[in-house]
Amino acid sequence: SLPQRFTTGFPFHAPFQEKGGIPPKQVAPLITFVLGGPGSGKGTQCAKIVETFGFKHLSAGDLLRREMISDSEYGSTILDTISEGKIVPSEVTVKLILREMEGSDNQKFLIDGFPRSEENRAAFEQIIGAEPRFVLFFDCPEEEMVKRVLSRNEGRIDDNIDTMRNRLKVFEALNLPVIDYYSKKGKLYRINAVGTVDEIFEQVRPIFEACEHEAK
Ligand SMILES: Nc1ncnc2c1ncn2[C@@H]1O[C@H](COP(=O)(O)OP(=O)(O)OP(=O)(O)O)[C@@H](O)[C@H]1O
Ligand SMILES: Nc1ccn([C@@H]2O[C@H](COP(=O)(O)O)[C@@H](O)[C@H]2O)c(=O)n1
Ligand SMILES: [Mg+2]
Repeated sequence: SLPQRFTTGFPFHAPFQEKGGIPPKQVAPLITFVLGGPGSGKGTQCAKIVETFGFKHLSAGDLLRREMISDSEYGSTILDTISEGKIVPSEVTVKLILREMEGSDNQKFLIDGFPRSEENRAAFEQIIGAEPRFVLFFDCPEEEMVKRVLSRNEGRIDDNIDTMRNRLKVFEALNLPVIDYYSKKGKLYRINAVGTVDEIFEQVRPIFEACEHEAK
């Protein structure tokens, strides 16, 4: 079962409340999920969104990789799962996301590469008790994703043709239904992920500008 600190749900009190003083107002966080196939450019665009709109970027894959190389009880499960291009149990991933959210002063979160499955989505809603304001979907043809992943040079264990084939199958079988779910809820923004990084960001920018405008 989850440790006590992960069962609090949202909205939670920020960590500084533990230090005493006036309790802060409980503010519902602004959550954006960033979806798309492997190599569609999620991380690249998230960096630009952070720079321009000041969100906290939480890449589920990065959190899992960090956990994998730490002295974690989940290390070998994560290593095996990522090597096969499969999905790590949701409880593990949501716990890592929640830890980061609880430890952040920022209330605007870009959650990249999550939810990857209906199970991920349900676990997030159940454990964190929040829903995304909107969801970005970077729509990219398979051959372009393969080309980008195989020329990425970051030493990732899953950036090889065999694992990439599995990741694409998993994306189609488990992630597309989640994308479809948010589309039906009217929360999905589909972005054409082919073009230069700047061209793609010009599709993303107005979505966040409108969101900032709404908040005023
Ligand atoms: N518009 C683009 N055109 C060409 N290459 C791109 C573009 N955007 C990103 N890339 C490159 O493609 C590779 C994959 O991009 P990125 O890491 O952002 O994808 P991702 O969706 O986060 O992938 P993953 O799901 O595997 O983490 C990187 O090497 C990146 O520099
Ligand atoms: N919600 C998630 C996200 C990722 N994984 C695993 O990590 C791999 C790499 O993820 P990237 O987003 O960095 O491409 C992915 O293939 C999965 O094995 C996960 O299990 N659950
Ligand atoms: Mg990424």
